[in-house]
Amino acid sequence: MGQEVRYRVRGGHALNGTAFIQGAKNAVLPMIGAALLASKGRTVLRNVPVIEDVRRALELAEYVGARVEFHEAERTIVIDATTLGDSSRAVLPAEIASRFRGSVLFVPALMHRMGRARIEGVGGCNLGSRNLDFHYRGFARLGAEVTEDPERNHINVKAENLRGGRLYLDTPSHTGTENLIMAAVLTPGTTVIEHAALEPEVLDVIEFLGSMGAKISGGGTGLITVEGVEELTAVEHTVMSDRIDAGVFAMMTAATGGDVSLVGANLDHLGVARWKLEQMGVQFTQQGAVLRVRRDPSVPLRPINAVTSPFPGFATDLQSPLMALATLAEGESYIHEAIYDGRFALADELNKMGAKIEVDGTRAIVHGPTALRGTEVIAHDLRSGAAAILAGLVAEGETIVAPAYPVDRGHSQFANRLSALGADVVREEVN
Ligand SMILES: CC(=O)N[C@H]1[C@@H](OP(=O)(O)OP(=O)(O)OC[C@H]2O[C@@H](n3ccc(=O)[nH]c3=O)[C@H](O)[C@@H]2O)O[C@H](CO)[C@@H](O)[C@@H]1O
Ligand SMILES: C=C(OP(=O)(O)O)C(=O)O
Repeated sequence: MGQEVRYRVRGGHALNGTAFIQGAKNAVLPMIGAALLASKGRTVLRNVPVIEDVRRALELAEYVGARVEFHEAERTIVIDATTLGDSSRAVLPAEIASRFRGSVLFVPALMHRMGRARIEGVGGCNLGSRNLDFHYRGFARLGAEVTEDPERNHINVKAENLRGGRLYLDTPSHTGTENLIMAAVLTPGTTVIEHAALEPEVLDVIEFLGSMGAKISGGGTGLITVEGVEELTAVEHTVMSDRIDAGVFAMMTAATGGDVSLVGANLDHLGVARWKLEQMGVQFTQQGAVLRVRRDPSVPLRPINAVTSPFPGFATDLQSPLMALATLAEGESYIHEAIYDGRFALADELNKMGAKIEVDGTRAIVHGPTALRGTEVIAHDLRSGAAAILAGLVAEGETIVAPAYPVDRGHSQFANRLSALGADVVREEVN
């Protein structure tokens, strides 16, 4: 038997104090991919979250030929991509790439710097079907030859004679938008992307690419225009703060009836989640770069209806913690997961803790309030793991959330940051 790493939570402590919100996972991953486009200089990324997905991304960057340093204490990455070019290394190997979703964001750099890319696997949370057809179709419309090797389950992209084109997305895919922008920045001519994603991370990536020398306009409008340039130069950039990490800490504060200042959090980035949480009884006050979150423990949480949708809609990545929070609300909450067809694995775990959640396809009804009881629960994916920890913070007794890896993929120093707020959470190895 190998070692298992897990979170152990003892409930009953209100969160109070100051929490430091990490840099955004979903911004830094495309930026690591984008840094590989630079044929000159060394990229410096600051405010990098110390999470497993970043470690995997850096392993992948090294695998394809970049020199990387992760100064974890300084939360800073230095990437030298001047060494890229050996086309025999233009591979995203399954053993690294299938461990995180962001691996797909390396394809444009491989296309431009090595002329080809072989994708042996793309990972990420298991949330039902997660297609990549918009990415591959877009690369093909820019002139790449995209072929499938069905026996091995590989995708091969050959990128000769690329030229700008008109692209559209059936739905505003987050990484799809980033990937097509990155494919277009070094492609001769003009590329237009219709129905592009509006997520704040996409805008941060556009800002980063712009400072590298890319010509991109229309970020945040849904219609993005890219004028291809000949080369990009490495720059220094500070990664925006992680709105999902902020949302999770806000909901944990609400669940425990606490009062926490979230350093670096931006209320505007919560989109509709802000209004839903306010309707439930959560109070927010933005004080410059600090977001204060409070919930009066003497007033019961109110139930809520929420439908997940692209930004500024209710973020699907906050749906699991919302479900956990809704178990505490007085009455029936309704949640429709409209982005993914398999993102309700948490419901069974919460039901093991005494919750009453009925799931019908992509719709769930949460019958609250529940006095949750601690038990052993499975972290099926990153946010359901975080949500199970949230439930553990208010449950009677001890909650074990395992495995820890899905949570560690996306939340930095989770146990330490929660303990600093008064929670009893440890990340431990057991045989
Ligand atoms: C690394 C990263 O940034 N991950 C985020 C990103 O994932 P990701 O970029 O993978 O999510 P998308 O926005 O692409 O996916 C949304 C939906 O569109 C579908 N789709 C997407 C692309 C495609 O080519 N074809 C297709 O059908 C997917 O199956 C899914 O149902 O946005 C999601 C939605 O906000 C978040 O949950 C993830 O945290
Ligand atoms: C779904 C998520 O991530 P990924 O796309 O990296 O799997 C997430 O961050 O909740």
